[in-house]
Amino acid sequence: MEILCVDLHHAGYSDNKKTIKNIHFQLQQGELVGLIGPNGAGKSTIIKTILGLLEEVDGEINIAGNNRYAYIPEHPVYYEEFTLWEHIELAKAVNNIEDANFYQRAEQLISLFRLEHVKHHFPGSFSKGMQQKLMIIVAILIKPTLYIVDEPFIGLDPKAIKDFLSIIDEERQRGAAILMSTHVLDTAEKICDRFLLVNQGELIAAGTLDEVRAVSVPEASLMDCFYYFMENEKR
Ligand SMILES: Nc1ncnc2c1ncn2[C@@H]1O[C@H](COP(=O)(O)OP(=O)(O)OP(=O)(O)O)[C@@H](O)[C@H]1O
Repeated sequence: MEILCVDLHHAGYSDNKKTIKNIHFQLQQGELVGLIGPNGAGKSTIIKTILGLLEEVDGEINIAGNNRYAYIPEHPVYYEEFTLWEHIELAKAVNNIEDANFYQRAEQLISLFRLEHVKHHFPGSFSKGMQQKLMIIVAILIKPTLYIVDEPFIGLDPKAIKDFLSIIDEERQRGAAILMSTHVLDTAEKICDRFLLVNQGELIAAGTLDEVRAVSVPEASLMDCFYYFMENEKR
């Protein structure tokens, strides 16, 4: 089943500039797709467009099911005046979650990510990694159909990355689709089903690693395919 359909002719930050162009892709249930590209390529702009944050959009975005998606941003966003636990209560209220196990699941995730000691503290006093963990916990708790994850591998400690990846695996089995933007290509190569390579606002390649290799460097790593595209980019 298709979870996300992106059909964009163009989108941008002002009406005279098309920051991203001809972006067309779909995500199926259970798929993990890596959004890859150099700095300034347009990855965050694609994500912002999916999230409905850009005003200048020519095209359509469709999210299937109950339209419940979770965004895990690269730079944590939280309410200064709410504690970690209050963020969890807020997520439950805002998303009308009736699940009787909600708070039990919340406690388990807090314990998994080793945040018990700051459960009633304000996130402003957390490290960046701890704030990222809060974003992840809140996202997982709402059981979204679609995850949009912006650079999860910078800032989290190795155990948190491992735990995050195993939760992502469980979520895929539940049927969630995941779009993940990252520069950590060796990890992306291991975990993603498919890749979307963006450069200068356009999709320059899309598909499985083998499909990306077929239009770049046979048998190469994702990193080497990436270098190939950068060296052969339009100037
Ligand atoms: N708020 C903004 N207003 C105007 N232009 C912007 C804004 N944010 C980004 N841009 C421009 O849009 C283009 C794409 O940027 P974007 O942030 O999507 O890149 P990215 O692929 O996410 O890069 P990075 O890997 O560095 O995070 C860049 O040329 C950037 O200067």
